[in-house]
Amino acid sequence: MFRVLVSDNLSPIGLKLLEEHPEIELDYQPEIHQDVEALKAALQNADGVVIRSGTKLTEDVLTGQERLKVIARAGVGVDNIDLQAATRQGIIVSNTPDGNTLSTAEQTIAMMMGLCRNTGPASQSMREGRWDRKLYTGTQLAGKTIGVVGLGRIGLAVAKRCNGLEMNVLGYDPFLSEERADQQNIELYRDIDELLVKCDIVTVHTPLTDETRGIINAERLAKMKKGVRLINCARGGIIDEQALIEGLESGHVGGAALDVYVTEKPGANDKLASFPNVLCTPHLGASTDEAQEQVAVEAADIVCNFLTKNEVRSAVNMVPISGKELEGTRAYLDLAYRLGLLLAQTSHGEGIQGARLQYRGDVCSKPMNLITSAFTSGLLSAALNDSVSIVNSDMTAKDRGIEITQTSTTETGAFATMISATLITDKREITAAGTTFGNNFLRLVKLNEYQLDAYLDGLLLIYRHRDVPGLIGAIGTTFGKHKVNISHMALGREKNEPGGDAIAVLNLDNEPTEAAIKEVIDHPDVHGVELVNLPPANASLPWLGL
Ligand SMILES: NC(=O)c1ccc[n+]([C@@H]2O[C@H](COP(=O)([O-])OP(=O)(O)OC[C@H]3O[C@@H](n4cnc5c(N)ncnc54)[C@H](O)[C@@H]3O)[C@@H](O)[C@H]2O)c1
Ligand SMILES: O=C(O)CC[C@@H](O)C(=O)O
Repeated sequence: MFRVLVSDNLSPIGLKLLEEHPEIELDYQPEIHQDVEALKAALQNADGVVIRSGTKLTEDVLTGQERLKVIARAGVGVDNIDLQAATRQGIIVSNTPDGNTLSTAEQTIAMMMGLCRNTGPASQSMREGRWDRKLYTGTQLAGKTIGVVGLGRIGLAVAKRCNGLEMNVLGYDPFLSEERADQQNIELYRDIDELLVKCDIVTVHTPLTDETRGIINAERLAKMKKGVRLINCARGGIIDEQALIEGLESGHVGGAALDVYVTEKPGANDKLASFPNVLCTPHLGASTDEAQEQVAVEAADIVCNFLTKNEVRSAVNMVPISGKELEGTRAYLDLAYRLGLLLAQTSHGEGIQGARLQYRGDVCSKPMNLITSAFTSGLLSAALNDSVSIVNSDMTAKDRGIEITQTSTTETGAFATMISATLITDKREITAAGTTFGNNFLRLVKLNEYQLDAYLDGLLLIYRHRDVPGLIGAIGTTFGKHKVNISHMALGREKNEPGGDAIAVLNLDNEPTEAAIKEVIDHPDVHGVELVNLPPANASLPWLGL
C-alpha cells in the first residue's frame, strides 16, 4: 500500500478517488500545514502528498524526507514548493496547470468590473442603510485599454474576455510569438514600459520569479497614466505592494483589485484592504466548485498513477512521461542505468570527471535526456545508493562537478540501436556500449576496445586474458571447485585472431568466495579482474526512482 497525505482542503471528488484506490491509503489532514513540525512528521510516513497553496514545502520541510516520492500541486503555482530541494531529494513535483485557468480568468474579469463599478463599497453602503448613487459612479470598460502582462493560459483567457468586452487589448510576454498574439487580437509589445504608459488598466498573469518580482514597481507606476487601475490575480509581489500603497496614497493609482499578496494570512494586508478604491479577495481565483473538482481529480490521478504505474504527468522538475511512452522507453532507461552502474563499478574509486553518451539508431526517437538521467542515476547510485534517482541525478552530478554530455545520430551502425557511454576519470576513459534485443533483452556489446555479446544482469565477472588454449577450461574448473555456477559466458578479442588480448564476461549464479576470485586473479594469463553487480534481468524500475 502507498500512503498519500493530503495536507490542504481538497474537493471531495479527489479525496474519494484516493480513498477508493485499492493500493492507496489516504491520510487527510487539511489543517496540518499550519504546524510545520506535524507536517514534517506526517510526510515521513507518506509516499505522496497532495497540496494546494496553503502547504509550504520548504527546504527545511523536504530535507530528509526519505519516503516521499511525489508531490502533486492541485493548482498551477509551485512557488510554495522548494523545487531544488524536492529535486535533490529525488521527489517528482507535478501540478495541474489547466484545471483552474477559466475560473481564475473569470475572477480577474469579475475583479476588474467590480473595481470599475465600485461594486464592493456600494454594496457595503447599502448594508449600512445608505443610498448614495453619486459617490459610486464608475468607469465603462468598452473602449478602455488594458495591458495584460504574461500571456500564458490565464493571461490569454483574460485577453479573450476583454476583447469580448470591446476593450483595446495590449500584451507583454517575451515568450509569445507575434503570430499567436495577432490570432488572439492582442497588440503585442516587446518592451513593457512602452505598453504600461498606454494602459487604463494593467493586469498581471506571470509566475512569481526573480524577473517578475516587482515588475510593476514605483518607477514604472510613476510613468503610467494618472488614475491607472491595477489587477493582480497571479502572485503577491509581482506588483510591488509598498509602491502600490504609495501610488494609492498619492492618488496617482486610481484603484487596485487584488486576489494575492506577499503574505497571505489574516491581518497581513489590512493596509491595502483599507483603501476604499481597493477591492480585495483572499486568494479566491481558483475557488470555484468546477476548478476545485478538476484540480483535485487531476492531482489525485497524478499521485495514484505515479505510485502505482510509474507514470509521470505534468512534472515540473522532470521530463513528463506517460505510461505508454514509458513502456516504449523502459528498455533504454534500463540499459542506460545498467551501463552507468557498470562503469561506476569498473572505475574503482578513480575521480569521476564526467561522461559522454552517444545515442545511435532507434533510441534517438526516445526522450534521450531522460535516458541520460537514467545513466547518471546508475553512475552515481554506485556511490550514493538510494539517495539518487532519475529525478535528481542531473542535479546531483552537476553539484559534484561531473559533466555528462550527449550526442546522437539516427544512422545505425552494426546494431539497429545502441547507447555508448564513455566514463572520464582522472586517470583514463572507459567505454561501455549496449543494445536491446526485442523489448527486454539487454546486451553489453562493447567494453573499451573489445566487441562482445554479454548479458547485462546479475553478477558479472569481467577479466582480461591472453587468448590461449585451455584458459576457459581452467577458469571453469576453478569455479566448479568453488561451487559457483556460470550461467553465461561472453568472449571478445581485441583483434579477431588467437594469441592476443581478450576479454571475458561471465554471468554467475552465485557470489564467488574471495578464494575463488583470488585463484582467477593468480592465473598467469589473466589480469584486470572485476566483479560487477547489476539488477536481475527484467527487474521493475523502482530502483531508477520511477
Ligand atoms: N489567484 C489564483 O487563485 C490563481 C489561480 C491559478 C493561477 N494563478 C497564478 O496565475 C499565474 C499565471 O498562471 P498560468 O496558468 O497562466 O501560467 P502560464 O505558465 O500558463 O503563464 C505564465 C506566462 O507568464 C509569462 N512570463 C514569464 N515570465 C515573464 C516575464 N518576465 N514577463 C512577462 N511574461 C512572463 C510566460 O511566458 C507565460 O506565458 C501564475 O502565477 C499562477 O500561479 C493564480
Ligand atoms: O490552491 C488554490 O486554491 C490556489 C491555486 C492558485 O494559486 C494556483 O496557482 O493554481
